Amino acid sequence: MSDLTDETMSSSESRPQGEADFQKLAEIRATIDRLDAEMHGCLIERSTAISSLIRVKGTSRPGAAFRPGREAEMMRRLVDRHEGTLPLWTVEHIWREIITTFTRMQASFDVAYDAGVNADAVRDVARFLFGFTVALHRQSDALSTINHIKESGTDLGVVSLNQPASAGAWWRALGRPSAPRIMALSPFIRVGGRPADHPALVISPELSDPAPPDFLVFAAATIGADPAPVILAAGGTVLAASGRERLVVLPAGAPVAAVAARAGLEDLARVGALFRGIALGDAAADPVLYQRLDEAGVSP
Ligand SMILES: O=C(O)C(=O)C[C@]1(C(=O)O)C=C[C@@H](O)C=C1
Repeated sequence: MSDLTDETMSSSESRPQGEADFQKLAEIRATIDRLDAEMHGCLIERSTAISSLIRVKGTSRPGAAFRPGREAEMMRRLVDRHEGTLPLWTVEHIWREIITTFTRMQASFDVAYDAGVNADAVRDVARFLFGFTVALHRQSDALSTINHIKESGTDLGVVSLNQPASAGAWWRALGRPSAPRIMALSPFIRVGGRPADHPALVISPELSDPAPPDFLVFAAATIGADPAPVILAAGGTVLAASGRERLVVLPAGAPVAAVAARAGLEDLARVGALFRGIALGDAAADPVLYQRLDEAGVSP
């Protein structure tokens, strides 16, 4: 056993450690322990702040604590301040876990996910965004996921943007009075090599979010020609299509009725809202939905 270990050890590992090395190692570990204690202390302090926030925010309805606008702003600041060799997505995931935990401390919820296609990838997205303590409910497709959210009245859902033709215009089930809505796009940060990069939408019961969104999302039906060029010219994009049906994103504040008339769209129904994500480096990303930043200071 010891022979094997000797053979597989690298030269630096096999180098006999002198008193100075032990000393240095002990100092580095003391630094790590200090930093861990500081981080833990900060989390405890953060939970005290959340207890005060609950009193001020008065969040009593389950699932009502989400503020996707605030989360988008926090993610932007996280990208801005990041540097060094620590992968950006590790920091993002740690923060997602923190934010979810603190959201659930305010008002409890579970997460349903659409396992119709790419089940493992969509589950990964759910775990990346909401962590490992939240209960996940596997659903057979997008519509069942939406139905689960509606029936629970509290739960969130993750639905893949890569749907088979058989899924049809699943988004028509959103946005009716008391029906769930689109609240976020995943991944929020597009960067090459990241985990949980399957394109998906986060769906939730109606939220109270005072922050004005960057985009409004509509279900719409085409009357004639392809509406995409007019939608693009208006600063929007088409997220999904099925027959005549489209899932359309328009900038908040766009003259919706006029754009719809020019694009040849009818039966418009608002089905959600989105905040603009961030794309880094040469990661492929829709330039409407993602703001491209250079990677200065960011080492994914
Ligand atoms: O800022 C809030 O309103 C919060 O509820 C706090 C918090 C957080 O933990 O930072 C939690 C949930 C929201 O989605 C956004 C942020």
